[in-house]
Amino acid sequence: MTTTDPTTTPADPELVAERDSLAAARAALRAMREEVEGTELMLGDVVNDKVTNAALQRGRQRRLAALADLPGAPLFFGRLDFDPGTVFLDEDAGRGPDRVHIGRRHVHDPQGRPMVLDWRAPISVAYYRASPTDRMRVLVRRRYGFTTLDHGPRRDPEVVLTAFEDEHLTGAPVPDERPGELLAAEIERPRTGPMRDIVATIQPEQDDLVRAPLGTTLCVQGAPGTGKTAVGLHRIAFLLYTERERLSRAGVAIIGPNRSFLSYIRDVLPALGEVDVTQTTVGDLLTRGLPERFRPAAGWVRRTEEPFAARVKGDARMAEVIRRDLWSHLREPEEALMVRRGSRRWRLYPEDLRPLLDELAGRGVAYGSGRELLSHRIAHTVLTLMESEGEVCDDRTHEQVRRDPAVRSAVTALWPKVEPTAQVLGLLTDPERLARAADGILDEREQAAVLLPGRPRGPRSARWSAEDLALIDEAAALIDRPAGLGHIVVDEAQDLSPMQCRAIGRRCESGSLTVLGDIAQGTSPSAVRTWSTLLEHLGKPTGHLSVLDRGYRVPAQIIDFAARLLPTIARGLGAPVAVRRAPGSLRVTPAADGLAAQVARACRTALEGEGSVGLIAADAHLPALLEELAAEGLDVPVLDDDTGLDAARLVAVPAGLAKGLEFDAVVVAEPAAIAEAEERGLNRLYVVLTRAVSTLHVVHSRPLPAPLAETPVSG
Ligand SMILES: Nc1ncnc2c1ncn2[C@@H]1O[C@H](COP(=O)(O)OP(=O)(O)OP(=O)(O)O)[C@@H](O)[C@H]1O
Repeated sequence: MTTTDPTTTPADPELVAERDSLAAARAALRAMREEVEGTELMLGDVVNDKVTNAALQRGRQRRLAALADLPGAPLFFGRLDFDPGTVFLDEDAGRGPDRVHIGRRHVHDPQGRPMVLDWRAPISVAYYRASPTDRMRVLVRRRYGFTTLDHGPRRDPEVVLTAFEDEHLTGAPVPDERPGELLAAEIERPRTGPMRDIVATIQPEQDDLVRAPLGTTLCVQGAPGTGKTAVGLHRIAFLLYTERERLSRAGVAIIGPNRSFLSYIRDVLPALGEVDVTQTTVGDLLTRGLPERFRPAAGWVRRTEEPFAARVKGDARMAEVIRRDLWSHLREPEEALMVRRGSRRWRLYPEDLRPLLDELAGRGVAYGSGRELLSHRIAHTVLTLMESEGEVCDDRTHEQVRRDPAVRSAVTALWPKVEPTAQVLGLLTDPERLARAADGILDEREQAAVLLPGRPRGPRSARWSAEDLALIDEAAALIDRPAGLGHIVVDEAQDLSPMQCRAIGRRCESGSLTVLGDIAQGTSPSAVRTWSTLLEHLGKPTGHLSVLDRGYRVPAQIIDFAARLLPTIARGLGAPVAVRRAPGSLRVTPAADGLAAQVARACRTALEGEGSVGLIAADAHLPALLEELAAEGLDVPVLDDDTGLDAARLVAVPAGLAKGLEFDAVVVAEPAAIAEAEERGLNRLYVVLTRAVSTLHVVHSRPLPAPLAETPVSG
């Protein structure tokens, strides 16, 4: 590898040439941007073409955003030298290799000749996948290293090209499992703030998944730190590149476990030039369409279910309970309906109305559209009567009859309007109604478990749980089918209940999904336990299952320790193969002089190193621990569901929010308390123990949970 000081002119002429190429590419990008800025938009009439004009202007804004030169992200990160004639068809014979730089976006010179190729373009695949055994016409792959110079608060940081590493693919293959120096440096680069993209170092097994075609639903089982989240985000950027038209119309979303996680990943897609992607939690996705007037002041989710209730509410059988209850709102016709037209009266008797209702209910229409359809059917039947008696009818007559107050009130009586939140509230607060809907589906104990606590007067005062929201969504979808999306990436999917899967799946009926997770990290009692079942509930039983097993985050010493839990929590699942070992990365310390004092020492030691530090403890245990730490002179800000990781280097994380996050150094306080805090506490502990990039320090005043205590630790 060739490296140099970022602040001086390099002695190596190759490095000078590479810096020049980068400067030339930046100048070309500026020119491309100026060209877009300078082109006049051919806008139409201000009033008549308002929508088209707005779309044209949005298109221009998007093109400009895609051509921005982001200060922290160098325009290219790699170079490929291909066999001559692979990329460029013109040019003189006998020239050198076809040479292209690979970067975050396409850049061309004023003659239109490419200077930087977008990493998503088909030719760039070779950058990620070429190997000595299949070199894909690549002679040399070059990776660049960059150093960021911080110029203080008034100027953007400057990213300077300071290194490159060449891999010659024409020699004999050398079996080597170790990552290259630049990849290792990228993985170990200290973490500050939100997650970064990995576009420069995507590995072949990850690239396979990133570039799978849009039509394929993928399900990826991957141990901690194998890059699932990174793959999901880069896959979105790839799909938007290849299928932009289709996807920008239909929409794309990524679903994460909580808002702190979303805040952690928020910068990755914009850095890849993609800004139009919805990033949401399941809860926010499901409550987005619910009436604002029903939103409880303290937020939709105010309660955690007991494990048994969570399992029943999350079970797919609940879909049938909700369906039966909804359709039980239909009323038997008991009275005749009379429509007056001038001096004449037309009557429909219950026996005329009943078949209309039965036909609609049996046809599988959405409950909400049934009301309108019923009014049409009634009008049609009345018109048939009228015509049989010689009246002349047309579309206007049909519309008049349909809107007749008598018809409208008959429709309301026979096919009452149902609001999903109110329906589920009614069902879960009325044992007799529930017994009718759940007859033969839920036993008595299960019925008792799903009732809502207290006596809520209305949806606003109810204390809903996350599981309740999926029930409301099921009802809402039976009433009015939700709009679909083109592609959904679901991260930490191992925690989804069957009912949540249904909710996500119905938003993607004609689209596809990328499902990412790790069964061993499943903590929710209502979670589906196998990927094949989960895919069935998502409505994609033929989804393709892949496994990622190379761990990029956690050093081998730490993963070996955490993996002691695997036989207990997820028999049959292996630990990831860590790509690096880091002697001294694991410490397990009994707290001889009190937990807080020892934790304070561990945090202070961690702060002596570079990057972020996470102190993780059981949710209920954390407030008291933080008070004691404050008494020790250490004030630690807490991460909560709504804030995300702020600029503080040391942050306290409730174990319940640790999923998906990572820190350079992690201090875990009292693992036994984490393990005991919930039904699947050992799974939670496994999540917590696998958050560290460089060091993990476990501090305990009580014995370690049995699987961890088996043999002494050698870090
Ligand atoms: N190819 C890569 N190059 C550089 N860094 C990588 C690569 N793959 C993964 N990483 C890094 O490894 C870390 C773990 O990645 P990520 O969070 O995507 O893993 P995960 O499988 O989702 O983990 P978990 O299941 O624990 O949430 C991240 O910091 C990510 O940037």
